Formats: sequence, C-alpha cells, structure tokens
Amino acid sequence: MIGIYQILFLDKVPNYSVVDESVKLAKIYGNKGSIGFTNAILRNISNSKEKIIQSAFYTEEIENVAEKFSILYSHPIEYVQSLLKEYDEIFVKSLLMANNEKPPFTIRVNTNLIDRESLKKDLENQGYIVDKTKMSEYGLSIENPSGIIDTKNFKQGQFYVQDEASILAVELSDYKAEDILDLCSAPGGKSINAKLLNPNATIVSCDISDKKVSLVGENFIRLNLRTNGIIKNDATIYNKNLENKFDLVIVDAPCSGLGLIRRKPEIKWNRSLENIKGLSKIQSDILKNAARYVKIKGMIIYSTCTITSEENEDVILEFLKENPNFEVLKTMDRETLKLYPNVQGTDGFAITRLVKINEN
Ligand SMILES: C[S@@+](CC[C@H](N)C(=O)[O-])C[C@H]1O[C@@H](n2cnc3c(N)ncnc32)[C@H](O)[C@@H]1O
Repeated sequence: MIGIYQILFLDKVPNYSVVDESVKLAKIYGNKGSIGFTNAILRNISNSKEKIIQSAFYTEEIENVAEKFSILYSHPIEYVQSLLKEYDEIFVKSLLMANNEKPPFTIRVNTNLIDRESLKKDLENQGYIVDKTKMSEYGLSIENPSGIIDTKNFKQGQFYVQDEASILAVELSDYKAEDILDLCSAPGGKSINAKLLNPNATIVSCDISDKKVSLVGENFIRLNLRTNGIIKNDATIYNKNLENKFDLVIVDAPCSGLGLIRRKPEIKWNRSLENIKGLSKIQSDILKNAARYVKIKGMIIYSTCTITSEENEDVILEFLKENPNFEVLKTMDRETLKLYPNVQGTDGFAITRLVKINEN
C-alpha cells in the first residue's frame, strides 16, 4: 500500500526504487509468493499510472453506471452489470462498498460441549471481544480473533469457525432429521451444524476427493462428533447406494463464491460468465441426484455462497420443472432467502428449502 501511494501520489522517489524497496520489504515480512506479487502489482501500477489517476479522479464524467461502479469500487464490469440487472443502483453501490470491507469473524459454538453464554464468557476472560450473532442462536462474533485457534477452547473442539450465513443455512432448515446426507461437505461446516442440531440423527458426509474428505474427518474428530460415514463421492454421478435413504439432504453446492469477495477478493477477478454457466450445470446435476436420495416428506437444503440468480433461482426453477414432486418451502418468507454483506453483514449467501411431496 505504501508503494502504491508513493507511485501514485509522491514525486521524490523514482518508481523503480519504490518497486525495489517494496520488494525488499516483502522479502523480509512476506512469504515467497508475496515477493513476486508485490513486484508484479507495483510494476503494473507504475506502467499504468496515468490511466489509473485519470479513471480514479474523473469517474463523475462516466455516464455508464456499471462502468463507473466498476472503477470506483474495483469490481469487474460484467459482475456489476449482472448485479444491476437484479438490484437497483443504490443497493448495488452499497453491496460493492461492503465487498471492500473487512468481514466479521464468527464461530459456531459446539453446543454438545459448551453453551454459547459460557463460551462467550470464557473467551472474554482471555481478552477476546465477543458478541452473540444477531440471527443465529449458536454463533459468536469475535472482534479481535488473532490467536483464537491456539486457545484451549479451539483445541478442545468447543467451536468451529464459520460465517453466520453458513450457520443459518442449516439452522433455518427447521427440520428434525433422522438420517442426514451432506453431498458437498468439505471442510464440514454444514455437516457439523446438522449433527449438532440433530444429535441422534445418522449423518453421512461426502465430497469429491480424498483430501477434502479427510478434512471433514479431522473436523468431526476435533469437535468430538460421531459420524456414520465420510465418503469420497462425485455428487454429479448417481450413486445407487444412497437412494431413498435420507430425510435431510444438504447440497451446499460448488459455486462461484461471489458472496465471499470480502474474504477472497481475488474471486471477483477469476470468475467469468462461462465459469458460472459450467457451475450451474454441476449444481443442477447434483440437485437432480439429491432428489433421488431424499425420502418422501424429506427436505433438500440447496445453498450457495453467491447471490445472483444463475446459481440459485434459475437452478431451482429448472429443478422444479423436472421434479414436479418437489415444492419450495419458504425460508423467512422467501422462496430463496438471500443474505448480503451490506444488509445482514454476513457473507453473500442463498438458501432454498425443497420438500419432496411424493415419489413422482
Ligand atoms: C461450498 S463448498 C462446501 C462447504 C461445506 N458444505 C461446509 O459447510 O464446510 C463446496 C464443496 O463441493 C465440493 N465439490 C465440488 N464438486 C463436487 C462434486 N462433483 N461432488 C461432490 N463434491 C463436490 C468441493 O470440494 C467443496 O468442498
């Protein structure tokens, strides 16, 4: 940041020296990756200095809203355009601004081991500034989380780090399950939450690779939770062994992750409309299989950490066309409940509940 400021606003030090000195600092304070990163960013900024200054200071002359917001709030124009198709300008502006803010740090209390009030007090006694999450009954937000995973509380499995929206995805299902299947479970957040809410239920958690599956296992062990199976399974391929066995199926689908821009700002530059089309196909395939794993009267929770319709409402509409034996159960009065960084302060997130009415 200091280097960028020097290049854009100060004249005394030549740009090549700014790059050189910043790279030296990155060598001392950063890791291997940050050296190349610092070098590339500063060289690029130095080469485009005039263009950057022009665009930053003359945005009021830009009439096209998408272009203006894209420059002012540093988001790809295609993403801003797609948001403007679904939301008004005031909303889009506040969402883009919120995407540039620091996200909250929240945890899901392992209520099998400790209640929320006791964990809050214990963490406060260790110097943490802790608040109860506003929407979830099981979350705590921590203002100064540095060192939190070194606490005895973490090591003893008294909590799991999870955004409030993610906690709510299962909490708001409001469904007492007996047999739970989580099709895209790694690293285990929704499975853990589902097991905590349904302590006597069986739970099978799946993901696509051994590495992912082992993460779920590690988290179940740390939280001292029982599982009935953590298995490698490609959810896009139909698995006969899972047929008609579960009353709650969680599809926390692989998605563009555009609701997580505050946590992973690079996401916004790595996603294209083509990517998103590919993801909607995967989401539809997974949902189609989930429909055959859930029992009659059972529920599918479909969630994504992105808020645009391509990966949410459109996928659900297509699903309902092909599966008229399902219907949407509204969540807080919404067919698809969306949570936003600029409204609820959570990650951008979408939750839809689908209930199987009959077999066909
Ligand atoms: C949004 S993440 C799941 C987060 C998890 N539910 C939690 O709460 O911790 C999506 C997951 O889908 C998995 N995934 C991607 N493609 C998959 C597939 N074809 N079958 C099963 N899982 C898949 C990814 O490995 C990733 O772990």
